[in-house]
Amino acid sequence: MRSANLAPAERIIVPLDVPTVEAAVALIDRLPQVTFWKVGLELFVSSGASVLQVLKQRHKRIFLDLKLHDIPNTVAGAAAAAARYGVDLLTVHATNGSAGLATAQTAATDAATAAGLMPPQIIAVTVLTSIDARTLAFELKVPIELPEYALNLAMLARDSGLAGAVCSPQEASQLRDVCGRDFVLVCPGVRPSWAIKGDQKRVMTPAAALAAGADYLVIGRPITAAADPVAAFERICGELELS
Ligand SMILES: O=C(O)c1cc(=O)[nH]c(=O)n1[C@@H]1O[C@H](COP(=O)(O)O)[C@@H](O)[C@H]1O
Repeated sequence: MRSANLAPAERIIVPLDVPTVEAAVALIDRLPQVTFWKVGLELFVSSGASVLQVLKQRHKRIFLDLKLHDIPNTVAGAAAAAARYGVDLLTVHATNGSAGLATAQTAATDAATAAGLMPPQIIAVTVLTSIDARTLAFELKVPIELPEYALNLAMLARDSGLAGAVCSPQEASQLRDVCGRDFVLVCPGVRPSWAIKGDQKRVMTPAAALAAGADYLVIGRPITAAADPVAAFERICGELELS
């Protein structure tokens, strides 16, 4: 999934962080300009896979954000099941370790191939964008600096055969330099200057995130919670086109 030739609008992934399929469909239909949607834990746990069919019927790209984290056998089974839905991107936690990461990729590729589908690109979540340096050090007791820890996790993902990583845009430039041009970097923690941060801690503006090396920006509430989501999406696209 090389992103070099994508228009700014195609680099924005909008999360369907809503409680029902009905709410998801309303959002999808309100924002026909959005080409790439994310289905995450809230919607998948509440409503299962039916929304994936809705997105396929509308020819949208799908990021299934399940953040799998378990023993290798369990992660591999879940990754295979996810691959059979024909999604484009799938998340696992980098902290699964190399055995879990490699097994997930192999299981997903085998399952998709057997079903005649394109395998998903599996990307590893490094350090959640809601975690700050203080939390990492004092609650999670990780004894190295946050950027170095995120980089190590991304390198683990790359060396385990994964396609890319999820990281804060604040780490994107370093990950891009070390992991190379073809390593897919998906960045949440993106906030236009006019939006509130909410629970996100390590943020950057959309233009700064792309300049830092992100391939895709996950932007939720600044669009979906805006009074006018269409205007908010177009405002962000406009800012990216000017940058
Ligand atoms: O994997 C993700 O997508 C993810 C990783 C991360 O570190 N931080 C993060 O916010 N996300 C997701 O990105 C989206 C961000 O949404 P907003 O904060 O509303 O823009 C949510 O759906 C999160 O689940």
